[in-house]
Amino acid sequence: MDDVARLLKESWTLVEEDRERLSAHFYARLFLLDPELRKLFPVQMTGQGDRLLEAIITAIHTLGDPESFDEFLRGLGRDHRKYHVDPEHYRTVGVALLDALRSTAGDGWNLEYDQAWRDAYAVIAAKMVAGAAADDNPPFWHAEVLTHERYGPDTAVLTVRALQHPLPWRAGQYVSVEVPRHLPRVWRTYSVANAPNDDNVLEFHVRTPAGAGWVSGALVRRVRPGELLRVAAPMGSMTLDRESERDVLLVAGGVGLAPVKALVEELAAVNRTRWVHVFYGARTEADLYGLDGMRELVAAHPWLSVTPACSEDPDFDGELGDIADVVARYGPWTTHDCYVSGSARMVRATLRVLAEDEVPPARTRYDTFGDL
Ligand SMILES: NC(=O)C1=CN([C@@H]2O[C@H](COP(=O)(O)OP(=O)(O)OC[C@H]3O[C@@H](n4cnc5c(N)ncnc54)[C@H](O)[C@@H]3O)[C@@H](O)[C@H]2O)C=CC1
Repeated sequence: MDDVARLLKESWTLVEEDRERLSAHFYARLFLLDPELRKLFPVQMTGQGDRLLEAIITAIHTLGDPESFDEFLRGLGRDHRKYHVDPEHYRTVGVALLDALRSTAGDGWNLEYDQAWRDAYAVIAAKMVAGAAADDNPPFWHAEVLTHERYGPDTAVLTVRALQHPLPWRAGQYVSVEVPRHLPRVWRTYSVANAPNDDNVLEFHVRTPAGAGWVSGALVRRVRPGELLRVAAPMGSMTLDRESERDVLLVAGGVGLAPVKALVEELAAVNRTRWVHVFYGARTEADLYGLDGMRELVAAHPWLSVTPACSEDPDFDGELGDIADVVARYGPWTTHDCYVSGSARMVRATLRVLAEDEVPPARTRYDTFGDL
């Protein structure tokens, strides 16, 4: 797969500046090939192109790591059951994708690239179909909103109860969420902010400024207790290595706290011997919406510490600066299992710090949401 990976990355550079044209071409071709497919997508396609491209980029980036590549695509296949996608649709998507790549890349495209994308797409589709076929769960769960708390104008913490069946997620994973009442057929992913529990209750942390993020906007500003959401299959590999005896570093930026909190909750059930250090960054003190909750966990668990930091609040009585720099100041983290969650820039910066500390990549877990 090494050669294919090189060809994919090389050919991707021909189109990456032109993503809008690529996705416009892709969807135009897709709906021409099979007009019935249009019904599976939201009425308003704004933002939909980014979703497709993010998944492609993530797949390309994980090619060199067969285990993550496999897990990512099987998860994506399970997740796509919510769209009622069947194996035949994958063939049509492959044709539209190749066609869009060829016409967007223009003269730089060649037969080698074409073959590499065909081969890679065949593997991607086969893994997604296999992931979907192996899943006995429903394509999605209906989930009732139980609580909804606002933290300032942009942030909300909500809990929902998955109805029908148990929803089998692992701490650190994320799920797609739809708000059918306000935005039918538009799905966005959110990390689950609590560990699995017998009540089938999931917690989400959502932040979006006014006017941005449709699903997030609805989740922060419109959704009320009693409303029904839909939640699809859990995905992601930022899960706890329970076999490991190493100490743990968890780094969260903003609502990236969600999976970190879930991991701490899971550790609370099993851990006795590992020191666990949480670094939790936000722009201002007011943005540290989850700090009180984390301090409660610290009070209950002697192995846990939390270091909050603010990057744009000189008056904050604690660590100042970007969370990655704060983590660097407390290092080295060479002997730890490390988990990183936040914006792509924050994750990139933190991964650089850990690389400088020579933390082996296999001991660093994070989820690539596309643009790392
Ligand atoms: N599993 C995951 O990785 C999850 C990721 N997220 C992502 O986390 C982000 C959170 O956004 P907000 O709450 O608005 O927080 P934010 O984007 O305001 O982040 C604030 C924190 O990130 C740090 N940061 C920002 N840019 C940085 C840089 N270039 N270098 C180093 N540190 C940097 C700041 O120092 C601060 O600690 C969103 O992009 C969301 O998609 C959210 C949940 C889960």
